[in-house]
Amino acid sequence: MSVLLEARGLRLAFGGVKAADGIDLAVMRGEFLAIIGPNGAGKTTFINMTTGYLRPQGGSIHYDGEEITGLAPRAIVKRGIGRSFQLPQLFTEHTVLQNAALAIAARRGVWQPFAPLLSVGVIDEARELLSRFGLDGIRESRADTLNEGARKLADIAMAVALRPRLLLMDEPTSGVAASEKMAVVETLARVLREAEVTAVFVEHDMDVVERFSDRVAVWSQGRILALGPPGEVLRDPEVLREVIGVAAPHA
Ligand SMILES: Nc1ncnc2c1ncn2[C@@H]1O[C@H](COP(=O)(O)OP(=O)(O)OP(=O)(O)O)[C@@H](O)[C@H]1O
Repeated sequence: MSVLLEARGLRLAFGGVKAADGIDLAVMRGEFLAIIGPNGAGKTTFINMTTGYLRPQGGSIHYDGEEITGLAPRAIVKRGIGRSFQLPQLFTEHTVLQNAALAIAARRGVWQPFAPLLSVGVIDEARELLSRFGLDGIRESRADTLNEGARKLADIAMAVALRPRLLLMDEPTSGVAASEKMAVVETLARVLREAEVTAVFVEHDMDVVERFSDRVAVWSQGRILALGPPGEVLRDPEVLREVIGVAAPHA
């Protein structure tokens, strides 16, 4: 597997708070990498720097062999890096199908507000996209009527509509009912694997991390405390104590 994204020595402080204090991380093509860590550890800051929402004060980011440090979000999206936010960014008064169509139209460079909704090609693609996410049944529902699991999937479908090769997701399961969580992540993982999208996701649910990540990066105070397969990292006594907040089992 080759490296798709590489961060080297990333630094960013807000006043006295070191949100990134020398982040070195290589994301391999095709992997699902989970980021875990306590509140305020700098997980979202890493996503923001990688997607152009924040400019690092030091270090560099390379994507597919080219430097992207400090590029604007739009230039980064164009290169194939997508993101989803902790709170879904849907147009709430539009239907799920219209939301998907707007994202597809944006990728195709159509910006007139209603043109995308009239184009048969865009609508067909939007239907096909939603079907991949198992959302056919709620295509005509307004985005503000969806439950959280469907809202998260619809939101990620919009990010996938832009055809990223790397997708960074900030807490894709936050707010999703415990009973729905695994089904949501299963759908998500299937769609991303089929589309050969590499994924980096911030996650607080350790069952999700264990089941869906190839590797886990543990963030703590702007640094990476541990990195490796979930089977090792989630049993590391320091990670258990510092990050997950439970005592290590006695040997
Ligand atoms: N734009 C900003 N201005 C000032 N401080 C910020 C800004 N963004 C983040 N911070 C601070 O940087 C630190 C890291 O924040 P960040 O949101 O990256 O953490 P996080 O690990 O994603 O936390 P959470 O799990 O709560 O989302 C925090 O102390 C936060 O208050």
